[in-house]
Amino acid sequence: MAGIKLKNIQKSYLVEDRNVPVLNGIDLDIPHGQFTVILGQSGCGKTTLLRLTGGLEPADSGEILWEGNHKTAFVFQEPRLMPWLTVWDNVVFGLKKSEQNKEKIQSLIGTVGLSGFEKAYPSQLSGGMKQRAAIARALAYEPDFIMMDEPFAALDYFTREQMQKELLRVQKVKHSSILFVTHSIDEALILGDRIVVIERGMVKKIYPVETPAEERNLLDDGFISLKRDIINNLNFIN
Ligand SMILES: Nc1ncnc2c1ncn2[C@@H]1O[C@H](COP(=O)(O)OP(=O)(O)OP(=O)(O)O)[C@@H](O)[C@H]1O
Repeated sequence: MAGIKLKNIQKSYLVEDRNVPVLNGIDLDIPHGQFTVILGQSGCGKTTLLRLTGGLEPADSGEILWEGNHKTAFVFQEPRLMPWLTVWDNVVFGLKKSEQNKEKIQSLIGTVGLSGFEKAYPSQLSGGMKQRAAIARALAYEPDFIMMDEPFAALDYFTREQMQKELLRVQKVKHSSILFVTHSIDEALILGDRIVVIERGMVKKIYPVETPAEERNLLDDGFISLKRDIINNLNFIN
């Protein structure tokens, strides 16, 4: 299965009768089976790019070509759980009865650290727990394309690290394609096969990261200089 191609994508919003350009001609290939990270400063158009790529909003002009069929799941910055459903029912929400393999769901809930909370309602969970339930819901759907918009931003350092590892494991096992938005350079370096730096609604630079994710050490000289290069390129506040 091939990936997604974006060709000369333009998008602007009308704000108080003013046309505000957000994406100014994005050309990007998102290959299947890779972990593509979209990195950029707040307000540079990352979420807009993700929403357009996932078909949640139309572009003003340009082309978005999906090569082959993709089963797509989204994880947003906020968990968007159904407040009237338990954790378990939220996780199986997108599945048909015949797709609800109890053992698999139980193991997924364990993976995101929510064992024992299957019957809890979202209002009984912390913000991070809700987000973990949302991630389990996306993974339960067994997507081959996962679109994630700063999904770990609300998590504490340790949970975030654990979730990053779990996501990398899932990606390796399932060969899923992941499009992941973040403004953290470290997170991009930990996760990405390719880091796409966006600035002023355009692709500024694409960094391929060759080292396998499980062998990466951000304190290695190579990663330190890569991080410095990204910072210099963007004048980042991380
Ligand atoms: N529905 C909308 N209506 C008007 N303006 C919008 C809308 N959605 C986004 N924008 C504007 O588009 C620009 C880019 O927003 P976007 O959410 O894509 O940025 P971002 O890079 O994801 O930011 P952050 O990292 O802070 O989430 C911002 O200036 C924002 O105000």
